[in-house]
Amino acid sequence: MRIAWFLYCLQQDLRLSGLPSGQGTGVGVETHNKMVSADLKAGSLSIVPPALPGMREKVTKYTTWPYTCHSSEQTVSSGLCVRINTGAPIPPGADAVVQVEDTVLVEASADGRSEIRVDIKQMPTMGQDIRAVGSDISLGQEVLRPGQRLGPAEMGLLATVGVTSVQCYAVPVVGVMSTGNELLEPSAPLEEGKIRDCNRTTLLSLLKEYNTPTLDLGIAKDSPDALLQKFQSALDKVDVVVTTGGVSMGDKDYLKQVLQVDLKAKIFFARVFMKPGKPTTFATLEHRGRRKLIFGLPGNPVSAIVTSNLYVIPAIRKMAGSPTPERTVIKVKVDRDLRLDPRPEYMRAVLTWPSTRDEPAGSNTQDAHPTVPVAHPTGNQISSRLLSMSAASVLMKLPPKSQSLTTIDKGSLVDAVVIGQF
Ligand SMILES: Nc1nc2c(c(=O)[nH]1)N[C@H]1C(S)=C(S)[C@@H](COP(=O)(O)OP(=O)(O)OC[C@H]3O[C@@H](n4cnc5c(N)ncnc54)[C@H](O)[C@@H]3O)O[C@H]1N2
Ligand code: MOO
Repeated sequence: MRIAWFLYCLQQDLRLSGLPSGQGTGVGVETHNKMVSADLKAGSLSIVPPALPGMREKVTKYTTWPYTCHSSEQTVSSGLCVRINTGAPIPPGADAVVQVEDTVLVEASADGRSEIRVDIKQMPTMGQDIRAVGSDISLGQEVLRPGQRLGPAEMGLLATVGVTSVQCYAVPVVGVMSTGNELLEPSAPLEEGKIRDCNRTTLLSLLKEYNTPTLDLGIAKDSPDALLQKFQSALDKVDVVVTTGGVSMGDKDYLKQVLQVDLKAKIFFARVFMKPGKPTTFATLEHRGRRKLIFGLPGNPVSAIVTSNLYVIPAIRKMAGSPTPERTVIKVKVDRDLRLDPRPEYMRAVLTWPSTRDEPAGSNTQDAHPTVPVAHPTGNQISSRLLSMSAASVLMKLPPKSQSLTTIDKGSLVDAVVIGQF
């Protein structure tokens, strides 16, 4: 499904009964009349004072001295003012709003419940604190573009213009499967030669962060039959399958065989020049007339989460209609000398921002980029060590080692893919 139409605001009246509304609790006054201006300069215009008991909701009219208060409602004219609340329609005739704290009570009724005269401390300007109809959304203005993500502000805009249903792209359903005879459920006691499956938990959590509907496909044993059976039971229910493990060179790595031979999938790539993530595999297959995407990710926990961030999440964003599915890349400054790997490396790092207090203006700093975030690698970067992903908010993109480049020097700027919150 696609957003097939532009959504335009068709109503002129987007605020209370189509009247301009006041900004700030105050009084509506007329300022274009010469007499009022003169009176204002003399500091004797009567207006509404702040916080009289029982007055908050009441709309009353006042005159400038020596006029007396009008008890009946009428158009605001020279020398009159009316108490209004923030957002209330501007009374007919009024052309400025004065905040109550900019007024002084001069005279009140004997019981103290009615204001009779107030002074305005400062001459108001024409249109002061009045928001005209259309100042938030003008007639015919586009409030939502096709492909725009429906975040909190966009949902609020739709509510503002009274739209409660829009056509959207369908978000793909993603099935997550672990593979390996050595894997135990996270709740199981450890056994010799076994480890607990953490990849499913990690990837299901990651997908949840991106509001993706998921299906937990469990653990498949290292056998072609077990793998095939898992796929067959999943393909009716999901648009994308993400597996981890069984894609490298081991004698029990059956995933590619099952994909190609049994499921007639087309494998687009099965090795990538990167660290971690070398055996990453991507394939598509037709199932009951629908195209399914298969990501066969490496089993090492860090490799699985890094490749999910770099391949799976952008693919899902693209399928969900994002016009900018790619990950955000920023510049970061490395906090130490970094030795390069023969493969391009995605190094996990935590960011900090240099405080301007550390470097007062005019200090004799050597730093050419004092405001760029500093990246601190998360310790040992072996691909089994999930702790190196914990708290990491970026993946630094380091180039492969070459004859001319073997290290990145401390203080250098490198690109970093944003994967988490700061
Ligand atoms: N001869 C070669 N061997 C390997 C190569 C290679 O190019 N030639 N590549 C290495 C690289 S790089 C990686 S990464 C791994 C990936 O191998 P697989 O994707 O086949 O993954 P497995 O062998 O099944 O598992 C690797 C490792 O991760 C553990 N694992 C697997 N699944 C989970 C899980 N769900 N939760 C926690 N841990 C898991 C598994 O026990 C292994 O220790 O291959 C290298 N070998
Ligand atoms: O590429 Mo593997 O993912 O180094 O660990």
